[in-house]
Amino acid sequence: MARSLKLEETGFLNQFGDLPVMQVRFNFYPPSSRTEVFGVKPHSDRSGITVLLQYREVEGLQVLKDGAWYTVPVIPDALVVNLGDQMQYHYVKYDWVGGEFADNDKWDIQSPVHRVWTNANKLRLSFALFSKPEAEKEIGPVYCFIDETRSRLYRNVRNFTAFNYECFQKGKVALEEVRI
Ligand SMILES: O=C(O)CCC(=O)C(=O)O
Ligand SMILES: [Fe+2]
Repeated sequence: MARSLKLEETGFLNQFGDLPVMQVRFNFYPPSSRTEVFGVKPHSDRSGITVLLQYREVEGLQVLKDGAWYTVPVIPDALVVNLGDQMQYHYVKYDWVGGEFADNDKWDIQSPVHRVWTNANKLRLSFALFSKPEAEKEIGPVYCFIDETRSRLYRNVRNFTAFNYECFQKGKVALEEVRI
């Protein structure tokens, strides 16, 4: 990712610390004849990067974009790669300078909100691999070249995963809580 953004290659990696965490979650969604049942309620991942395998051909995952929900198609043996909140930390805000906004596209690092529906007849399985910085590592924007055109969006935090989980349980959005 760093390379494709033409940035120093180890910049993102350094944020993960010496003891980064790889956590695997096996998601099991039994069929439910009730309509409109969430397997997982809307959330963004608390990881840096998530790699997901949607097992067999059972859809259910949806991503929110511009106010609409889109179903993520299941392509056999394909992995879904998703950016989590700990990558969105590197997103910086471009300020209005000299009458125009600087180009924000290449910094559009966002952790999408997604949810999972259960199916009426089929059970669904998915396997998610979450790659996270080491817990005690303080995270903050790596490539936040703060100057007159760019300002940071989030304050630094330690133990973001635990903080995010606490917020999730209280129905709060972690990134909103650390927004400056
Ligand atoms: O089951 C899925 O497709 C996604 C699960 C998910 O969003 C998660 O485990 O964080
Ligand atoms: Fe997720």
